[in-house]
Amino acid sequence: MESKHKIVDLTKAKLIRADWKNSNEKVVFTNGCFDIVHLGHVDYLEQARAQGTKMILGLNTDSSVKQLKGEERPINNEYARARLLAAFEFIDMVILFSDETPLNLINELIPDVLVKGADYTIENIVGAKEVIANGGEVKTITLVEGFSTSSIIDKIRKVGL
Ligand SMILES: Nc1ncnc2c1ncn2[C@@H]1O[C@H](COP(=O)(O)OP(=O)(O)OP(=O)(O)O)[C@@H](O)[C@H]1O
Ligand SMILES: O=P(O)(O)O[C@@H]1O[C@H]([C@H](O)CO)[C@@H](O)[C@H](O)[C@@H]1O
Repeated sequence: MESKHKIVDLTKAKLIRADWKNSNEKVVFTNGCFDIVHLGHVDYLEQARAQGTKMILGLNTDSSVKQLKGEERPINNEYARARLLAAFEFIDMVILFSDETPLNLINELIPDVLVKGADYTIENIVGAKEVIANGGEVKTITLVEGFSTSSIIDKIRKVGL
């Protein structure tokens, strides 16, 4: 499927989620800012997708990223970030959310598996309680050391590009 068609609004996302439920898909959900995508993101997203049969990516809007990462961010706007992530064949759906956290989105979509990188603990993953209460699982993926969007930005600043 062309990447742009994987970027959906909540109404469409709920219809697709219901369809996946009827066809017994195991739906993984993960979320993030994914401003400058790097090896750590790819490694973690591939492993997250392997926890189920479909994967939904909740992507912070530009305004949400600004709240979380500061006024200078994101470097890449939300449409560019969404298209890039949707281009990964192992991502089945991308949905933008403007809240500070994906809690409302997770409550609407109730995934079977909620995944974050191991920079989070199960206790501090937003939506963990709700997913577990609905019989789902919450997992963290080991980080690839030395990779972060912030460190990439710092490197670029250091070399003065
Ligand atoms: N090095 C890494 N290895 C594996 N997963 C990662 C790594 N860095 C971030 N992640 C995961 O990717 C998701 C998106 O994180 P995010 O977009 O904040 O990446 P980041 O590189 O940490 O960005 P920033 O430096 O701006 O905070 C999160 O679930 C996070 O756990
Ligand atoms: O890319 P990030 O900063 O890892 O993504 C954030 O993750 C937060 C996390 O899910 C909290 O448990 C989330 O609240 C925030 O909206 C970003 O997606």
